[in-house]
Amino acid sequence: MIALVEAFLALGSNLGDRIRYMQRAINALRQHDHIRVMALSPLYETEAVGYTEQPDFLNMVAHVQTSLSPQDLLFVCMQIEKENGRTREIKWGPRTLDLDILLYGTQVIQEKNLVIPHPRMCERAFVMIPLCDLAPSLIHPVYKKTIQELTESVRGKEGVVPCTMIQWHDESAPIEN
Ligand SMILES: Nc1ncnc2c1ncn2[C@@H]1O[C@H](COP(=O)(O)OP(=O)(O)OP(=O)(O)O)[C@@H](O)[C@H]1O
Ligand SMILES: Nc1nc2c(c(=O)[nH]1)N=C(CO)CN2
Repeated sequence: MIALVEAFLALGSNLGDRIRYMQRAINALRQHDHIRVMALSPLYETEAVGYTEQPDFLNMVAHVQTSLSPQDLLFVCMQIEKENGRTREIKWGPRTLDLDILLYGTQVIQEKNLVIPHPRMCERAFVMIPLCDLAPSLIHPVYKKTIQELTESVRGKEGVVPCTMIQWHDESAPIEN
């Protein structure tokens, strides 16, 4: 039997038809044979952090189960970005679609092209707020604190940009019986 790992992915878009890009990412994850989308956070609109001269982002977090290895999951994320016109010109610059692996079970990974937990997740309200919507009591495998505790400290920080929840309709959501 193949072991399924619980993973959390951060999705972001700030170019073009942002909702469409987010939906395309979710659809691609749902269509993958080795990924099961378990839950999606609300969708948030957030001001750009880091490189600020760019449009506002849409951000969300997806909880998935997967039988893929961390490297294979990264490959799939990068493939979905590529299929959706992602280019890399400016560090932390605008993008049609960004998919980052935040957590992969309780594993701590330090490889040249892959660091998990995502090294900047805990300083980013646009990641922690939607992650906390899905998994407040999850323990961060490095800081050994709950996502709720880590989110409260980022929320309380001065200068943290607000995350505004926005309405959308998930076109590919499975129909509940
Ligand atoms: N946990 C991770 N999830 C996704 N990519 C990662 C991760 N750890 C390392 N990387 C590497 O980061 C590289 C750069 O990714 P990308 O250009 O999307 O960064 P970014 O989203 O602009 O910045 P940030 O990593 O700060 O969110 C990728 O090529 C990938 O190999
Ligand atoms: N609000 C917001 N700001 C960002 C984002 C993002 O997804 N949302 N991603 C970045 C690079 O990963 C840099 N800055």
